[in-house]
Amino acid sequence: MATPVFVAVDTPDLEAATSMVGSLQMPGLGVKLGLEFFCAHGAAGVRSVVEAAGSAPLFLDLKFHDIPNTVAGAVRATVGLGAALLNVHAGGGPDMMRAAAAAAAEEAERLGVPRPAMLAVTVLTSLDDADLVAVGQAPPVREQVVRLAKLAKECGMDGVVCSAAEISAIREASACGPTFQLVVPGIRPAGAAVGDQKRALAPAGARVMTPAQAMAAGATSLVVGRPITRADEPRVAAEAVVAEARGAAPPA
Ligand SMILES: O=C(O)c1cc(=O)[nH]c(=O)n1[C@@H]1O[C@H](COP(=O)(O)O)[C@@H](O)[C@H]1O
Repeated sequence: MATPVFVAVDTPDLEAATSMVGSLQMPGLGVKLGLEFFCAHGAAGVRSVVEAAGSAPLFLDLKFHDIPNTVAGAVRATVGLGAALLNVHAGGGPDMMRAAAAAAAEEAERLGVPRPAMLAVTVLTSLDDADLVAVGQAPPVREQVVRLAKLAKECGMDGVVCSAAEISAIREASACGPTFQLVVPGIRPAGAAVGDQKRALAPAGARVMTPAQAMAAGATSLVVGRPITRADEPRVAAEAVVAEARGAAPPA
């Protein structure tokens, strides 16, 4: 069964990261490490967090985006870190995604470890229609996300990272299928600060939603950072998010 919530541990502080994940061990909660942590502590830091996290699954969010050969090499170099999920940018194109998927499968087999699920980041949740136009892409965000999700599926990706606003459109696109993983950041429990996620503004609806709304729409897993890590009591906040996500998940 998929992990319903990944807590985004975005910090350059190794001690803070290991102590946070150590104190947040609970069923239903995985750990996400991203660029801020990885640039500060690299593979050794990831191993320390994995050890502190006990049996919690790891989403290693390094969002690779480069030529196919380089991304394949980066994927091969990370498979041994034991992440359950790895991601690349869908915008890197079909050959890049195919190379990433092949590299993950080959390296996992070579090492005799489980293959990480490969995700493609579609349109970052910090962007809206006006931002797409600014970088020369056609709005609306929703159509661009569905286009990239279909492409990711064709290229052997196991799922995508998207905002809650696009979940139903991807689920309705039969090309992706019901088991295609939709991993959804931009999640805010009712009343939490939105920060740099786009509350947005696309006519189709907000790119920020609550855990219950996103799971009810058909998310596989949620990514939640600051509403947990910056809460007065992170464990209490995490328990509430996991309970809300589990309570709202549509029947499997
Ligand atoms: O790939 C991601 O995890 C990601 C993709 C995206 O489009 N938007 C997004 O916010 N994220 C990550 O999800 C986390 C969200 O953190 P909070 O905004 O603090 O909940 C951060 O670690 C982001 O790097």
